[in-house]
Amino acid sequence: MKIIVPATSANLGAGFDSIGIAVNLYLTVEILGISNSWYIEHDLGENIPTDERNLLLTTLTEVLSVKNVVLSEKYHLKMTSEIPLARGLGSSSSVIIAGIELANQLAQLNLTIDDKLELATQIEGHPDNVAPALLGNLVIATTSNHHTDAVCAQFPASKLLAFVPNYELKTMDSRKVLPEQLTYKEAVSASSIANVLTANLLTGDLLSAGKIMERDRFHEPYRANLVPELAILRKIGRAHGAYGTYLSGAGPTIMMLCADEVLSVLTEQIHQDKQLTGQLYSLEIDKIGLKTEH
Ligand SMILES: Nc1ncnc2c1ncn2[C@@H]1O[C@H](COP(=O)(O)OP(=O)(O)OP(=O)(O)O)[C@@H](O)[C@H]1O
Ligand SMILES: N[C@@H](CCO)C(=O)O
Repeated sequence: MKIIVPATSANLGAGFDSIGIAVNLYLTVEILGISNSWYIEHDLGENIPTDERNLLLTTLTEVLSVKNVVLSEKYHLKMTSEIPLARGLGSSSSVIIAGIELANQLAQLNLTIDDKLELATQIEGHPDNVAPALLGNLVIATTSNHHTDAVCAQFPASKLLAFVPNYELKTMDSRKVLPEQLTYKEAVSASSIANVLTANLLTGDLLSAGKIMERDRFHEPYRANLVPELAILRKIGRAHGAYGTYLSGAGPTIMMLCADEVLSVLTEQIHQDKQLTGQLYSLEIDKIGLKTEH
């Protein structure tokens, strides 16, 4: 059995902690067989555990404990991932979704999509990465009182350019620079920007969505110093016809949305800029989300 989960890009500027998209880089977890102890074969580096300490298995354990189930066997697994770690492309959420599905399959829990979403949001803390990783496409979601409401919709036709800087930024560290509070006036203004962004996305108006996503007041102004590449890429995007540019998740990846016609000029401009060191990915929206193959 194989579990396949897409990467995700959260926030889209003003949609902080509630809007995300699934993109076509994948985490794959394969069950190779029963084993004396849990073992995850992978080549993701020394910092990623191969035993029960791995996020995949801590998630599995948490789900089994919530459901009051004990597995009689342990397994040898193989994990491969195209998703850069701690870069703002939802690597941790992809593992959480895979861990929930692994528990679901191994313990035959018959979890519904809603069950998986509740569990994932409880584990991750916010729904903007886990919801699109599970459902695919564009998801707008909110969690309160242990319940998540999620709306899945078609993302407007667009090319995506993800610039992934050569350094990690842990979500935990990137959240430390955010303010404890906003004034009532600031909160109303920031949320009205997010509302218009959502309306533009749902009506397929990427030209307007791209402009307003750059006016976020919730997180990008505070994180801009951590990721100097955001200002550089936004300038390139504006000069060469991108719809909009935003900090993907907690960063440091920067996502640019653009039409097919300007993709090559934007790619060329980014490659030519000596201040930018990192990888550039040309991505598509994943429309499916979590997949399980038997
Ligand atoms: N395949 C994996 N197996 C086990 N743990 C992983 C795996 N991928 C990511 N992680 C864990 O998740 C951490 C990264 O999570 P973090 O939330 O900081 O970034 P992200 O999920 O890549 O980005 P963002 O949440 O901003 O989109 C890694 O340092 C590692 O501990
Ligand atoms: N919305 C989250 C995504 C990263 O987990 C953040 O920006 O901190």
